[in-house]
Amino acid sequence: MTVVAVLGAGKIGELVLSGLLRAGWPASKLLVTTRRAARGDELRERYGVRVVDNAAAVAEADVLAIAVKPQDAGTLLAEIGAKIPADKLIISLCAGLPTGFFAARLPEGTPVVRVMTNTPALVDQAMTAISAGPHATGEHLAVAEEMFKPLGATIRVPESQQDAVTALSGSGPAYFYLLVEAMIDAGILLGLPRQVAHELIVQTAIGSAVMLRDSGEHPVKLREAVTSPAGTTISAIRELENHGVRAALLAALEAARDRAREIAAQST
Ligand SMILES: NC(=O)C1=CN([C@@H]2O[C@H](COP(=O)(O)OP(=O)(O)OC[C@H]3O[C@@H](n4cnc5c(N)ncnc54)[C@H](OP(=O)(O)O)[C@@H]3O)[C@@H](O)[C@H]2O)C=CC1
Ligand SMILES: O=C(O)[C@@H]1CCC=N1
Repeated sequence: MTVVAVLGAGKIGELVLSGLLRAGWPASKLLVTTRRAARGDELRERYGVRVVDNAAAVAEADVLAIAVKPQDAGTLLAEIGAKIPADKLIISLCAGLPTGFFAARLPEGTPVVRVMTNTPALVDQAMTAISAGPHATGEHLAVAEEMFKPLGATIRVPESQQDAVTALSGSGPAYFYLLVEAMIDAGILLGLPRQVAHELIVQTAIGSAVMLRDSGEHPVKLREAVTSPAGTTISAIRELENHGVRAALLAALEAARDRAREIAAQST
């Protein structure tokens, strides 16, 4: 069975690791690397996986999942890039970094797949977008899918779309959490106890998300069904539109996409 090493097991590395274990990937086929020994101890105790150094991971694993911050990828690749045999599969989880960044630091012919997942992987509800980079075949994409399918939904996209994907689904959970946080605060403004406001909004978010997924209806239809003539909802929507919520979202996601591009530009 494929041996996977997660290089740089921070938040995303840990959620990949824990997801693979939940999906039945044997701990004996998983390796992790960390920068700090204490972090390694934590992961070893929590998951029973082997914590090794980056060189040992390169030697032992078939798949190297790179989960360091984009800004740390250059240092990691300077350490191990040239030593990676070209039959290993590199899966980059790094926002912004194009696969060409890795290819330039790896032996010629090494396959690279770029993946953008998100934190709902922790509850097996991730959205993971997978792209073939240099030398990546259908088989390599299938390996990435095998790893990420148990963590939620997967989609294949051309790499040229990955910065936009990062802006939408990679960062997306943060926008929803911000919205929920603000709506709970609105409940406080309206005099509700925080716990009550929290319960109302979280369940409303879950119900709305399940309807979006399962009803097959366009979000406009679902919103119209809530919006009664001369009712409460349209009064709120007028305020949202007055405050430019739609334009703010367009600008915000464009800024996230631009930041991904900037990360790439700063890394070359
Ligand atoms: N957070 C998110 O929601 C998402 C993040 N991503 C991407 O995932 C990647 C990881 O992000 P995230 O998990 O949030 O970041 P974290 O900082 O939590 O994780 C990165 C980990 O890599 C470790 N590390 C750094 N350099 C090395 C090295 N040379 N050898 C071994 N370990 C190393 C860091 O160690 P130390 O603890 O010492 O800093 C840290 O624990 C990023 O590239 C990000 O763009 C993608 C999608 C979503
Ligand atoms: O904020 C970030 O850069 C990372 C990438 C997508 C989500 N978090």
